[in-house]
Amino acid sequence: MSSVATVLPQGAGYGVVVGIGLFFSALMIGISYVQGRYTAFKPSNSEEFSSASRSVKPGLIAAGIVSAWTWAATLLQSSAVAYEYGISGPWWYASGATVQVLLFAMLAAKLKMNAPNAHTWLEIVGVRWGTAAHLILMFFGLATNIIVSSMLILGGSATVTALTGMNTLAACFLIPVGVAIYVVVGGMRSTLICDYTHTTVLFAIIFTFLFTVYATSPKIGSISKMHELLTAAAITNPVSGNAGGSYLTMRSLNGLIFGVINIIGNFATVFNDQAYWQRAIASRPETTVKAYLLGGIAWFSIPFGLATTLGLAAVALKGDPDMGILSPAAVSAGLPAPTAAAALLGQSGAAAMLVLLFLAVTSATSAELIAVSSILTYDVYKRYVNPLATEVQILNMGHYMVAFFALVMGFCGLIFFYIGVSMGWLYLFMGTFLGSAVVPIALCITWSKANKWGCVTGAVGGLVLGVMSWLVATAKLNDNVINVVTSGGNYPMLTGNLVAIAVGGIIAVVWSLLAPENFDFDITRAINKPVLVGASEGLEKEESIEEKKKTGESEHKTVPVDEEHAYESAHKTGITSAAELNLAGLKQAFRFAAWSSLVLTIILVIIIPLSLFGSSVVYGVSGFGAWVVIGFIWAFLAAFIVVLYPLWESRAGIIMVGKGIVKDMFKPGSGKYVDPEEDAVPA
Ligand SMILES: NC(N)=O
Repeated sequence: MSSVATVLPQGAGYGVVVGIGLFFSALMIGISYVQGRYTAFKPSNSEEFSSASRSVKPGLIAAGIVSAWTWAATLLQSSAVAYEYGISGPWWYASGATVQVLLFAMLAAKLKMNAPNAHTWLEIVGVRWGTAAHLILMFFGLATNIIVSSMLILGGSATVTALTGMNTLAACFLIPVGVAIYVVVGGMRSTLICDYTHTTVLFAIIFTFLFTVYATSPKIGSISKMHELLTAAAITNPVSGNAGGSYLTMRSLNGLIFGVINIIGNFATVFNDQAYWQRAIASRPETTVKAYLLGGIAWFSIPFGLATTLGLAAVALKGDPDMGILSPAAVSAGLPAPTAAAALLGQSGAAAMLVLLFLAVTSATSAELIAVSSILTYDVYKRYVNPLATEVQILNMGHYMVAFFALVMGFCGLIFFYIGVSMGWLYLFMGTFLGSAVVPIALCITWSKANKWGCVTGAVGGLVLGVMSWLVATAKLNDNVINVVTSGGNYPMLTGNLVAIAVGGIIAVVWSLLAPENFDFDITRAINKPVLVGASEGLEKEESIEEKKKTGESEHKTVPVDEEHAYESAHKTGITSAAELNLAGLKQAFRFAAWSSLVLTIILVIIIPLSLFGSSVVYGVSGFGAWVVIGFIWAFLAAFIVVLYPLWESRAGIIMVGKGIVKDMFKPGSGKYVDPEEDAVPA
């Protein structure tokens, strides 16, 4: 696939894949033990396993979002588009995949308003629209998980193989299996804590590359040297469609086309993916919006900073004796970044890249595993196989499904590898296959007038027409030759992506306007809602909801009425009580999410890139310097948000656990968490 020489021994590949997997499994066991012993949250509770008792603070949720959204592609494909299109590639990659996370803040607020106790977004679809819509949209949800997971495995295994010579087949299976072990042990909360540690190390390595390339490397080492090398590279290899053939301009036609494909594809992989809904579900209701806005802003810096560093370095170092030659297939597999890292820092650069990539892949894999496990547990097993499943059965099923999907991930990665489909190809294709469901899903959860058949027809029709238009465009542009190479071109992919999302959206919206439903979201608010024993008003409301809702999907848990202890009850049952749910506050949060995410979206994908595209400027040293400095500042801001802020917000919990451990050290058993209510009841 590539002529990149393996810089590290095979043992390093196995060491990282197996060693780090085992290290995090051990860490997870430790965290779960500490959590169970010193806090109110017990990992043996099914709500805690899948939704962290809906109690996680915004900094940790933001770190979890960054971690789930940092794929192999975030590091590799962003650098590949920098390598191909110059500075516009990192901008389009970063902005074109940030805006969805920002906009998702609105959906997260609506989820908390309309179905605060759902486990999955599909539960809402099932309760609102019944079995047919549930199964059809589940197809899109699971297809998203499979495509994202395959990209993770393909990107991870391609890099491990390129850098160490490790067997690709072994990498395809060892990566997800190692992660599955620690997800099963820890569940959602420990996964978020692990995400936090991953993200911290990830930023440390990204800063190492930033400073190496722009400050210390003897090969580049400064902004002006990078500028000089990129200018020289454009003379020998001008970029087709770029102003002056330069790498130093936002006027890049192919960069712009990639930008549009990127925006559409990433809408699909955020809105259709349970992993992002799951973080909203795990979040405290009052801080969900904040978490998504912070997560999106922080995430931007990862692809932007790394691709502006390693992707451009791969161009600048072309012809350097340490720089491997990159074939088109190697670029599609995402290898410019690892190749540049090895050229800049030799074995330590390759090792740092390997660890960076492995951490990104494992944390995103953990998000996918727990997401699919939740869908298979709640939307397949509980809904269709065993509606009366006990707590233990649900928890066990959650564990089995994590292991099952780890194997599915390995097989999918392997199948795509053998048929020659790379991570880069899948990245461009994801919007064509998944984009049609974006608007229907968003409408189902947010809009009472959304029409069931309009949304279902939009999703299916958009898929069919998206795939057909993509194939027709491929045939027309390539003398009727349709294969992996021709179908992966920018124009066919752009056609398929645009048709899929537009057809899905237009059918769903127009049909809903012509035949609006008048759905009462009290019905979805009743999903998994606690029955307030002794509260007659609450019971009456509950009964009226039951009358409205004829399908019987909702289940009810009984908790005592005591609004003062609502939060503690939530900790024990993992459900959000009415006392905790401040609808007025959530409406205000939704309004804030709407205007702030829309303003940021317009700035990031319209005002900045299109005005720079229109100006056709090729940057001089100072302009390029400003661009790079913005990347540095953004990366520092991001590290503050996802590394320091979670520690600060959790200081009380960390002190509580610390005190428990110290007490245990002096008097074994005395530091254990004691439930205040149990404590009050005489034995
Ligand atoms: N998560 C992405 N699109 O890198």
